[in-house]
Amino acid sequence: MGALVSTFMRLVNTQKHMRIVMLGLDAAGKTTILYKLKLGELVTTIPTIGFNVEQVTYRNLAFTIWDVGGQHKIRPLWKYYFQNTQALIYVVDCSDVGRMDEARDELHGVLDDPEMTDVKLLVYANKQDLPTAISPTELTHKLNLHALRGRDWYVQSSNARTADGLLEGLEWLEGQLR
Ligand SMILES: Nc1nc2c(ncn2[C@@H]2O[C@H](COP(=O)(O)OP(=O)(O)OP(=O)(O)O)[C@@H](O)[C@H]2O)c(=O)[nH]1
Ligand SMILES: [Mg+2]
Repeated sequence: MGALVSTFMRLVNTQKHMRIVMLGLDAAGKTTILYKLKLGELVTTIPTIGFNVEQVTYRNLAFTIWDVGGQHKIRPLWKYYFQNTQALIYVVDCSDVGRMDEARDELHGVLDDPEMTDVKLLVYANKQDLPTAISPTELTHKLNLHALRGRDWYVQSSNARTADGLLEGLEWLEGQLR
């Protein structure tokens, strides 16, 4: 019994935690991603007013993911989620080509915040199933990611409706904590 308890305690103690904030313009696919990761199901979403938060376990890592609503009028609230964040997941609807400049400016605004200096950046180049979607490489260019200095970042192509690419993104984040 004692051995069992100590094995259990060792497992508990070795589990690492990562606090993640997930941002992006409205309808990028954030809530769809959160629940696909959490439940493995495609949920019907409505625009998020406020936030959703869930814990997702991947390998030996417990990710606490804060999914914050992206509508224009509530973006000033994003900054209240920055404290103690280790990673930012930024979700982009790659078929929404008319809003790439807006997506870029909002992202750089977030990264410029002093609380976000050390956060890892994972970008989901989402909605890759749609015919007009731009590629992850094109998105990297549109978001001007090569201009980032002293920042670990990664762009992962995804389709939140099928979960394609979602775990690969978490895998990169997990590698960043090792
Ligand atoms: N085709 C396609 N549709 C997607 C994908 N990801 C999300 N969607 C759809 O896009 C719409 C918006 O998704 P949400 O997850 O609600 O978007 P959100 O980023 O949470 O939006 P806000 O809460 O307003 O910030 C929904 O109809 C989703 O089903 C994807 O990869 N491909
Ligand atoms: Mg949402």
